[in-house]
Amino acid sequence: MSELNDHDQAGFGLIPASPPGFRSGFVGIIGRPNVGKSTLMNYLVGQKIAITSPVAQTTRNRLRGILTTPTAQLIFVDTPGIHKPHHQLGKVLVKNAQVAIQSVDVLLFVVDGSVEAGGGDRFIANLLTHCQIPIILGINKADQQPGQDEVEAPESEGTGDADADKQQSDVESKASNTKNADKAGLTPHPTAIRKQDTPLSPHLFDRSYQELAASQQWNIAKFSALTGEGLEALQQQLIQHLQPGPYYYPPDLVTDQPERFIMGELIREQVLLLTREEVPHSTAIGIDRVEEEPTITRILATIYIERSSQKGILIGKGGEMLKAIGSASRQQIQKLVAGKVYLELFVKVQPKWRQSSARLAELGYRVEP
Ligand SMILES: Nc1nc2c(ncn2[C@@H]2O[C@H](COP(=O)(O)OP(=O)(O)OP(=O)(O)O)[C@@H](O)[C@H]2O)c(=O)[nH]1
Repeated sequence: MSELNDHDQAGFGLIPASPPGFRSGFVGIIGRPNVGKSTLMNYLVGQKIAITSPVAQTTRNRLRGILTTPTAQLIFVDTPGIHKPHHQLGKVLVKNAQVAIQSVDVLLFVVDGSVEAGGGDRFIANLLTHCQIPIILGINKADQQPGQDEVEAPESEGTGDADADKQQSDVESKASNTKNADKAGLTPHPTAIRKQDTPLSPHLFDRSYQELAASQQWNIAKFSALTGEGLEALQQQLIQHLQPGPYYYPPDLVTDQPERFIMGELIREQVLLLTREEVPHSTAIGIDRVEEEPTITRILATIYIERSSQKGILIGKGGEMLKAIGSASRQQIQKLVAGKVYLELFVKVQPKWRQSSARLAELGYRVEP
């Protein structure tokens, strides 16, 4: 699949030749908002590159996460959750997701296994009806299915030694999962604690997804992007759908995104997590300056909002909210740059930025051709 552009190929000289039998390709991750697409990609690549939050439509840009194993390279293309567009930004999100569908080797359609299949899932299933590429229906949040505790074998059974074995296995699994991040000298994502990759029990809700998959003859995978259960099997399933191919990216790279973009996203994540509901969707972050000094990275960034009434919420009483956003963002960015960070945040009102395609592009939201 020809997914590389001139920019990607600029680093081609650094990419080693792939060993015999090596497989590679692009995996599109698609699904309703909030089903856990970004959490899944972060876990698979072993590094927090996509922001996640309980607020739907957190992901705005197409984002690539790269997982390189000894036998394969998978390039995950995270897409914004598909929903009915309400304004210009919504249209950009849906359009980008549709483009992603057309340019990957295999599609992973992620659904939320803690609830039954709904209208949103069927809307996406319909979009995929005439899709020519292989599709896997990924049932996520297996850890959160109601009654899961009763279905699974109790973990406390067995001897102390068995528990010790499990802990050892957890440690080993975690180590293998974070290998990519370690190679890149980056701190692994905090949720990168993998449980034993035991087969997951079927659940009542799974039937609604089985019906959805059967009608389109899709394969199913069940997992938890939060605990890592089932992800080893998912990885293998995805690799089986890839063709023999080269390294598209250097083996130690975990994302194609520039560091500045991820810095902005880490700040936006804290705005989503810490402010009231009316602010998040009208927020964009501009990274104005990054100065790397020997012992510290100094960053100046601006939070753009649409209405002046939102400014008060973002700044908070006596500047407390902005301080909290700054402090939490700084801690996240420190993990990204693996060093000390000084972060200065400004808030600016930029009316109707979501309606303007030009302004969206300026703020880094790519409108795919
Ligand atoms: N219990 C549980 N929660 C999960 C799991 N995966 C994701 N979540 C939670 O679900 C919420 C949404 O996760 P995201 O990864 O942001 O979802 P998304 O599909 O990327 O969302 P959009 O960007 O809106 O499309 C977050 O609060 C996650 O912590 C899982 O396997 N189990």
